Amino acid sequence: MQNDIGRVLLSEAEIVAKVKELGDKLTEEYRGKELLVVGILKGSNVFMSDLIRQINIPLKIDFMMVSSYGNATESTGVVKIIKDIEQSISGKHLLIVEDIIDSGLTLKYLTEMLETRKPASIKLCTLLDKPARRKENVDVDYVGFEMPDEFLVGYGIDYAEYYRNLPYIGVLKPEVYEK
Ligand SMILES: O=P(O)(O)OC[C@H]1O[C@H](OP(=O)(O)OP(=O)(O)O)[C@H](O)[C@@H]1O
Ligand code: HPA
Repeated sequence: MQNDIGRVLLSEAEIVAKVKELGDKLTEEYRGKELLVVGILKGSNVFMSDLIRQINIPLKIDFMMVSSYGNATESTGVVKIIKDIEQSISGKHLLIVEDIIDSGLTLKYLTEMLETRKPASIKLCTLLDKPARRKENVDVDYVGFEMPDEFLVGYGIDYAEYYRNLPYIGVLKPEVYEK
């Protein structure tokens, strides 16, 4: 697995420091509010579990599972909801946690859908953002790192479902896609 990585873009230490910084900001933002942190599976799983342990106030968590990439490196543009939130979000402050925002199609679709359920607020937090790839405009409130237009893997982010367990973010060697 490590041999498939062409370059490391973010080291494990850089990610740990950024997650702590984001957690500190979120602690202040949501102090005294009823916070529901919603992870978008599967990619956000690793980031979300580290992030919530850096948010030092009472909170609840839930998950949604959506898919728009399948095994491809380009979004299919069709967002499928595979698992929904299991509780009412009415009156709650929602923090949606993503591993990566690319075209913006996933979050645009999700936020519009969740707004109809009347939460008190919806904010977005992503570890990685690729603004150069945006097709839909989405307001992202908390961004860990802005990244170049390259296909990234690691720290929850996959290629064909592999590489999610790498502790850093990297790009694959070109020959991996040709396999
Ligand atoms: O901004 P977009 O172009 O919509 O891309 C972002 C989405 O793509 C990835 O999910 P994916 O559909 O690959 O599923 P996964 O989380 O299970 O890997 C990622 O976790 C985001 O949810
Ligand atoms: O760069 C990426 N890598 C993996 N999955 C993704 N989904 C959106 N962008 C990416």
